[in-house]
Amino acid sequence: MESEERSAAQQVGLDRVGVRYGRRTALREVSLSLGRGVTGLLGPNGAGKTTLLRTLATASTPDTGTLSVLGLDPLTPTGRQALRRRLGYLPQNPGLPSHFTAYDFIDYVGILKEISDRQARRTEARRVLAEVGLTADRGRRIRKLSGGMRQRVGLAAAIVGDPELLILDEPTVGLDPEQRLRFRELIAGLGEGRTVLLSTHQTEDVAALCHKVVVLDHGTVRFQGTPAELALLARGRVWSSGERAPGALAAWRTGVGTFRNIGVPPTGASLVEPTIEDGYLLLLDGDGDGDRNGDGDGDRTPADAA
Ligand SMILES: Nc1ncnc2c1ncn2[C@@H]1O[C@H](COP(=O)(O)OP(=O)(O)OP(=O)(O)O)[C@@H](O)[C@H]1O
Repeated sequence: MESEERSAAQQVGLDRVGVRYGRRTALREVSLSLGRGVTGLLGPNGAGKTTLLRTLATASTPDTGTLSVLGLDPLTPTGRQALRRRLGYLPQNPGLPSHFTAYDFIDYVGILKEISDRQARRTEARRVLAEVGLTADRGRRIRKLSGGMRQRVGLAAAIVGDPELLILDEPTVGLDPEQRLRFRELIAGLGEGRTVLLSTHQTEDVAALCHKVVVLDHGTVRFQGTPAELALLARGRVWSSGERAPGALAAWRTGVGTFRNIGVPPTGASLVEPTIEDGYLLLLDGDGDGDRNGDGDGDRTPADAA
């Protein structure tokens, strides 16, 4: 019973949450339920991902709807304050103080997170810096670190105090493939025993580390389920051929010179197993116009979607 209560308290629930910026609707009646583990948030530019993460991180207040986060109501002052002590948030552009060393910055974050005992703060700073692999570089000024290392400083700041809920806004953006791999490993480890929500444009991130995926588009939830279920949406709809299919919802040339077409079987094409990216593209172009970016050519590529 106790563990059931604990697992219920770990959950994040949104019920018909709406956010507007003036006349622009960023989130429209968003209802979601998230449990422990890593959930990926996919969606094209402007879909509302950052707005959703900011709302959960208590950085902005919704105009409509209700939320329950770790059993707390962030729309009340007491709930919001209690929640802030239990969550970690890595914003898209964290704006790290470049003249601080990595260690001094994390120590400062420890003060903000109310770790008032100096020794405890020191232990925690060392722990989180070790967790992100920055022990050797902790004395270097942030401005002298590489982009990937700065991302790791941001992640270290987010995990100070061992938060139960971790909200990460595009944590793998700008990382080289090796660093991305390392980051994925880190995030997967952090997802064991806590709730992690991360937004990303990389369907590979979702495939590699998420147990659940949510697709947002125009402020609306278009899909929530497992990554395998997202891929299954495209089963029987992905074709490999020697030429681009004129009527395809999305089509692109692969590294081996063939074309991957989603939606319509071109002549002489063979059916292939769908990936998460195929499911995602099909979902977003399910209306069949195949030309969401409005350029008139109707042949979307994965890069268009991202
Ligand atoms: N401060 C703001 N003022 C006005 N409009 C905003 C503001 N922030 C976001 N928007 C608008 O709200 C919508 C959702 O934006 P949001 O940043 O949440 O999307 P996103 O999915 O995170 O996009 P991206 O992938 O480009 O980061 C967009 O139409 C955006 O232009």
